[in-house]
Amino acid sequence: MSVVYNRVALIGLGLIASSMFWAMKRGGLAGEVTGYARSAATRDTARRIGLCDRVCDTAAEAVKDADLVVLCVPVGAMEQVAAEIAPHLAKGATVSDVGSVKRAVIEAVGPHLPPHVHFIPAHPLAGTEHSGPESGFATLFDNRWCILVPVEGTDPEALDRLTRLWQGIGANVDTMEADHHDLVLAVTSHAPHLIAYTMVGVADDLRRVTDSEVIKYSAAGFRDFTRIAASDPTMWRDVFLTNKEATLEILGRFTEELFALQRAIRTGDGDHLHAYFTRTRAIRRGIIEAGQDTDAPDFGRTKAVR
Ligand SMILES: NC(=O)c1ccc[n+]([C@@H]2O[C@H](COP(=O)([O-])OP(=O)(O)OC[C@H]3O[C@@H](n4cnc5c(N)ncnc54)[C@H](O)[C@@H]3O)[C@@H](O)[C@H]2O)c1
Ligand SMILES: O=C(O)C(=O)C[C@]1(C(=O)O)C=C[C@@H](O)C=C1
Repeated sequence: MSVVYNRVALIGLGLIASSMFWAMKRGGLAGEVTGYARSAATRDTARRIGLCDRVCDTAAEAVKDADLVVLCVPVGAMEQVAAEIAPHLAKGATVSDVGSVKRAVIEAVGPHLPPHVHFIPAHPLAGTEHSGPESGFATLFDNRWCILVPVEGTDPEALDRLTRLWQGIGANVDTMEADHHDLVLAVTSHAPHLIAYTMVGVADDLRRVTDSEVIKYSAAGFRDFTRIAASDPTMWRDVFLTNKEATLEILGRFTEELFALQRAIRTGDGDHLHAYFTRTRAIRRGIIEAGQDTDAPDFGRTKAVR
């Protein structure tokens, strides 16, 4: 593979930035990669493990002369970072991000950017419950989707270049409109995370009653919930606060269905339960047939492979 960008700057050096770095190195996709994180401890760790060719002490220094800048911070920190880097961006540079919510990022970042840069928001649909600079690995994005969310007037050449980068990183690339992205992700990612957080919280509340047996005998279903519920609290706080409407809409529908299932259990309506579970089983089979079951059962994602 050949170099797609001569200079890439990664702002925020956690799971996603470090995985991008290792994947870009694996594919020879970037000349030099600079990195910046807010905390000195994270920058020290990055230097120690060779994460980035050059770790900078300021965001301004990291983005200087970069032809691609990727914001890899929690959604709630995007605006502050955009304001910090804006005066230092090179002419013709592309600014992108990896935030899990898109409309809020567009509104937070867009107004700060000068007209001489291309802004192309993005969201790789891959992650783990781990965070921080040491949690990344090169194969995280292999055969996963990366959604690009071009804003009005996006330069096709800049879009094509960013597409080539993500393809080189291993992802399948698609484009989507921001609000649509946020609704789809509320169904496939955001609401499921909230449900997992709640289920694990309920189990914890019952700990005394069950004498810690929920932990000791935790079956596969509950274990999956605990993995998801171990995800980074800052990242997920920001996701729910910034994708409020879509998440509330999906949770409203979820609650209605839950009440219907609750009623079926109470009234002994086995036909309702059976029909419901038959429908949902078909969805799972559809995902597997489409070749998208890259998660089953773990695929070594919890093991760092550099
Ligand atoms: N973890 C996932 O599963 C996943 C998947 C896809 C997208 N995302 C998105 O990617 C982004 C990063 O997530 P992550 O999992 O890599 O998080 P992370 O917690 O592993 O890393 C975030 C990094 O940003 C730094 N940071 C925080 N605030 C900052 C600031 N104001 N200035 C500079 N640095 C700052 C932190 O110190 C940390 O190094 C988030 O927006 C998240 O929504 C996460
Ligand atoms: O597998 C996981 O740990 C994830 O939660 C990854 C996951 C997801 O919901 O699929 C989480 C948030 C993202 O924005 C993208 C991917």
